[in-house]
Amino acid sequence: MRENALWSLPALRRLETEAELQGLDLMQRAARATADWVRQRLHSDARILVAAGPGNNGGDALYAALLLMQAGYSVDILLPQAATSRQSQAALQAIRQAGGIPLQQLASDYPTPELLIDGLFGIGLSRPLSADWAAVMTQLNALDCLKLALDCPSGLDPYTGQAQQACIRASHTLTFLCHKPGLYYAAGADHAGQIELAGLDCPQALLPPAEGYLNRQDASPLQRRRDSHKGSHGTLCLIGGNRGMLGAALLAGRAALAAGAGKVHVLTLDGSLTVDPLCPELMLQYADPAMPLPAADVLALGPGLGQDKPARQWLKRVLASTLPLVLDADALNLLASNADLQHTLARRPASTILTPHPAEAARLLACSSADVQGDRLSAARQLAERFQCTVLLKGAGSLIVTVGQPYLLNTSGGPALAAAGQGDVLTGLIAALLAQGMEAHAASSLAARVHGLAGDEYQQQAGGPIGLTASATSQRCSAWLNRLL
Ligand SMILES: NC(=O)C1=CN([C@@H]2O[C@H](COP(=O)(O)OP(=O)(O)OC[C@H]3O[C@@H](n4cnc5c(N)ncnc54)[C@H](OP(=O)(O)O)[C@@H]3O)[C@@H](O)[C@H]2O)[C@@H](O)CC1
Ligand SMILES: [K+]
Repeated sequence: MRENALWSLPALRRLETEAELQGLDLMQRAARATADWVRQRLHSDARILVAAGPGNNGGDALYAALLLMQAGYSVDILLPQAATSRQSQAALQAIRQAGGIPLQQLASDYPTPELLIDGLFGIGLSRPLSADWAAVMTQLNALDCLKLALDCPSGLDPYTGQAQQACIRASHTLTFLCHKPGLYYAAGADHAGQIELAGLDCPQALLPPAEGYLNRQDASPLQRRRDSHKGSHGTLCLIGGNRGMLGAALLAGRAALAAGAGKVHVLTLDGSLTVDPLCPELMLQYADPAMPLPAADVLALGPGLGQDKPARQWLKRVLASTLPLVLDADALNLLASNADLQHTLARRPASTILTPHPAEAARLLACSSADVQGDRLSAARQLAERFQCTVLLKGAGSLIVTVGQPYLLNTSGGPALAAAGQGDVLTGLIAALLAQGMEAHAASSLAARVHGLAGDEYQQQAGGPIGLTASATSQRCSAWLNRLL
């Protein structure tokens, strides 16, 4: 658990102060971890450029530079601005004593090194960068080499994932003490590269409580007794598939079967199909708003739902039910424009899961998608609070938030899943896991994880993210569920 913990920034700062009071030199440890990282990858005559900023992120980089010089590497140090923190000034002095002469700027024909170590700014970046700093970062980004960011890529807010206009685009990030969520989402997803944690052997007693974790939910709650039958694995009723969007409901239904739901009813507002020839196990029916609901353990509403009158009637009906419920797509859009139904949702006695993408979250919060992406965690928390439910905020670094539980940050998945119908698959997966008895937070987390793993696996096998269809994703999800049992 420790290695997956996510601490808030104030908690991290308190730890820093406490460690200093106790005489733990975390900067030296960060420098050693950096030097070890380099030694494991680069031969000792490699040329390395270490870019150090004025604060303690720069101090980490300077001490690492010293260790690498001592290990025989050819090290250039770029220090665009004088060191201001006490520890980085001490590091600079040690470098000078060892014969190192920092450069204030790089010549325009500076030869490309094998590695850039980015120690310009870490968690202390507190305001917009000047044009001079932006020019430095642009020059560093243009170097065609490995780029290791210390703690976080400089120019990135490691908590919100917002990048300043100039931001280091790292191939790798070695982050210290704990993971930071902004490395995984928004601009962080494209700037942090491969992320590794250096925990710095901080004593257990100093560690703050986690406010969240990287999502590592396994499938053990789905283990089956040999003496079981389809009725043991839950019945799901999925409603959607309006005219022109029938496929969305089918995709969700097929995914639910692939994720192990015992029986799946698919009620479509289109009604023109009575069987899915490619998946005859699904029980299809016209979603007449006047019909009684089939007996079910879980409801899901949204894939291909549309926003017409019958769609609204169904939203009202499912909100009034006492069954666990997943709401996606147009169910969320309808909810966004109806204060009464929002009120009903907040008072539901059973658990509800909302699975918005940033634009749907923005409609529910009456703000812009950019606002949601500007602080994803805060947006997901607001939704969970307001509607007293579980929220799965989709997008790179999906977040799973339930009031009163540590949030989970999903680290699997990537652009292979940015394709039509993948949201419908995710809805089907979550609903199937609920139907098999998992609680809302765990079901959402497991579904997000296996969906992401399916996307990663495809990308690796195909050599790139293009071409994974939603239809082809469900079987990969089954395989991952079985592996994680
Ligand atoms: N947490 C821990 O326990 C550990 C932390 N460690 C390391 O310390 C790092 C945090 O160090 P930090 O607090 O000194 O912040 P950092 O990122 O170096 O930046 C601050 C400097 O930048 C300046 N500055 C800010 N914005 C600016 C701007 N836009 N443009 C220009 N200047 C700007 C700011 O100036 P000021 O605001 O004071 O004027 C100050 O000089 C952390 O990321 C990790 O690497 C490790 O040693 C292990 C233990
Ligand atoms: K950095």
